[in-house]
Amino acid sequence: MSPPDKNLVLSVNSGSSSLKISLYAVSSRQNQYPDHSSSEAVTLILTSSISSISAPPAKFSFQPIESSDDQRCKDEIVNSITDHASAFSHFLEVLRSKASIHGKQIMYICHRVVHGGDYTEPVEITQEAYHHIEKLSDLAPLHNGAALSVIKACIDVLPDAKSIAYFDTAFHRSIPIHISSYAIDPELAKKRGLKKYGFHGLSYAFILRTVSKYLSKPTEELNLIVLHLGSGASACVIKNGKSLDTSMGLTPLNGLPGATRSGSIDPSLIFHYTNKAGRITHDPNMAIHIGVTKAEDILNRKSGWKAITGTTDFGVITSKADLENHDPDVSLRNPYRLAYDIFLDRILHFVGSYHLKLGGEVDAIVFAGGIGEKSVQLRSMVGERLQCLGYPQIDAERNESVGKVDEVVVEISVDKGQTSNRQKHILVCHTDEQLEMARECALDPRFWDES
Ligand SMILES: Nc1ncnc2c1ncn2[C@@H]1O[C@H](COP(=O)(O)OP(=O)(O)O)[C@@H](O)[C@H]1O
Ligand SMILES: CC(=O)OP(=O)(O)O
Ligand SMILES: [Mg+2]
Repeated sequence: MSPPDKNLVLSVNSGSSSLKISLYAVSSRQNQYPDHSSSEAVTLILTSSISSISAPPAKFSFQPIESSDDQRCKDEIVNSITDHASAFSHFLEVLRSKASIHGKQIMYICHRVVHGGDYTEPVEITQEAYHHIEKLSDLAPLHNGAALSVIKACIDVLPDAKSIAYFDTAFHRSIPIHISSYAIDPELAKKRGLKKYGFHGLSYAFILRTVSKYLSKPTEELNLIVLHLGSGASACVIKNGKSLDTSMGLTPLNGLPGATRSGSIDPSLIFHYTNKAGRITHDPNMAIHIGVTKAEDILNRKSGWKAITGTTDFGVITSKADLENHDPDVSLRNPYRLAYDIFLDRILHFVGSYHLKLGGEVDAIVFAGGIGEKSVQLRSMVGERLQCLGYPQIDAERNESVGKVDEVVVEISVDKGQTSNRQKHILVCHTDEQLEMARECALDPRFWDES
């Protein structure tokens, strides 16, 4: 039997609560499309996701594009999944047994690595790159370690495939120094790399490219305010196709609150919360050694929606928030409503500020991420508040239709009729970090030397 064609790219996205995996066949390479314009560089073969990793039981889904029903599964509870490494190993087992994909067919494995520090280009995993990512784990305690545990598994179990790291931070390298700098001793900041890095960059890159196509406007002319609202949530303002500012900072803790994260707080708060704030704690469940302080552990893992309501699921929070009740004291009695109102308030904080940073010259506000793509109510309530800034109303029917139609971008605002070059739109974009990485990989000349 002749060896199978080696033209597959596996994309792995280690999020804080989930592992999302897609497998692609490379259909065109950089040397065939040197202008990077090909949108069909890869063809999707299957997707898989494991959600609720941080709030067990984890749920496993597996969806080959061309398959019979007995190969697919959706939200199957798998008790043996307790972290990203066991989630990936479960995926590989199912890949072998149900999709008859041979490991030797996989050429590259693209890994989403949240913190890249001063690495601004994708890198093939070598010992040096691995240690660079490992050293940054303390600055992304819910992410880098999880991604490394999957990278380790790939090196052990899929030795014929090369692993490449794609960094969330890379998209934000354009943020001007006065925005990325904190008002602290500049020498010390430089020496220790203490600055705003920003995250969710692969998602923002995908959204920028996709919205540019949707609005038929070149990326270099696009001004967007993007809300990536998932277990980790951030906002980003994109000016002329480049990140100008974003709400996360040195670590993914800053800015909007999330499933288990506090978001921005007064930095002094933690010393009033506990007198053990500076003590180092070790997470025995992590595959690699990560030492974070008690303060970071509390603010990253024991805060956010989980601390206020007991659940990390914003869908549950929304359904129990009693949103029809307009009594101003309702959040005093209902923790779900308190969580919901905190989120709405912090989102408005960033949208207002970013609108001003763009001088009102905004092409679109874009909702994305698990919450942004699924919460009809949150989009509608943010939309109502946007009207005072000249944004069009949200069309209730369009807003409801998101997720029911098979579109990557859905316009949820009412048509105003084109009156200027910069017509404001309100959009929902089904973001896809896995596709962003696979496409970049297929179009990268460094990885496809034909000689
Ligand atoms: N119907 C829903 N309404 C609002 N939020 C939802 C709904 N379903 C899921 N979510 C939220 O989406 C989150 C997952 O977002 P996602 O972006 O996929 O996660 P991650 O940050 O791990 O990549 C869940 O934690 C949950 O809070
Ligand atoms: C950066 C970050 O918080 O990512 P995620 O939302 O995927 O956990
Ligand atoms: Mg995510």
